Amino acid sequence: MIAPSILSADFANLAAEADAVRGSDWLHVDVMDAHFVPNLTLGLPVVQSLLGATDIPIDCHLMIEDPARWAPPYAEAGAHNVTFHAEATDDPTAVARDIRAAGAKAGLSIKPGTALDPYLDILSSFDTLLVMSVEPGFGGQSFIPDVLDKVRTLRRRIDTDGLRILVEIDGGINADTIEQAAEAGVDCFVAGSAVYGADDPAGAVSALRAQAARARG
Ligand SMILES: O=C(CO)[C@@H](O)[C@H](O)COP(=O)(O)O
Ligand SMILES: [Fe+2]
Repeated sequence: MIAPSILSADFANLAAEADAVRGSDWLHVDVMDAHFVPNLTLGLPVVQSLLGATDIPIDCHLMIEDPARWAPPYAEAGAHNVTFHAEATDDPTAVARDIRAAGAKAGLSIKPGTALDPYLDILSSFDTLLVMSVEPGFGGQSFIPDVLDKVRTLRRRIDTDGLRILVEIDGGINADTIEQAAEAGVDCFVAGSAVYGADDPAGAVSALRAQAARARG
């Protein structure tokens, strides 16, 4: 699955930018609050408008403080996935329960320096585990290959225990990096600059998907 990140799109033309990646599996929306990360992007009103402007399922990546308070409204609005950061809460399973109760899939995200181990025994509380492959906050950064060890561990645990959870990777995914991520066991690839920086964004999505599928085998 490929999820273009609109962080690299033209924010004045979001409906057209969503249309430019029709055929994508999810549309990834980076919500940043200038507290959890040193950048500010958009919030619930823009997500509500986007939901009315596209049929592509919206994948919200909340890089915000206090997800217990702010995450459920994105689910109530109709987002397909609502993913929050493990580093932003002491009770990730409670946040996930509220997101699911509000009608969305629940995702947990971990920064490159955050260990996976504390979360391995609570994976069933989530529908998606998003492994960050750059420091959250900005698009266009270089992929950090060390995080693939966490992807491999996650893949093994999911397959061994028969869990129904998708592994998503976010940051620096492009034609040079997607194959190693696919081989490690990623299911869903977020790509911002590699898609919206291309002359043909929808073509870039198809090419990345085909490349990942070949590498996954
Ligand atoms: O969450 C983030 C950044 O914090 C990402 O979703 C980026 O938007 C991905 O952009 P590229 O690294 O693909 O350019
Ligand atoms: Fe993201």
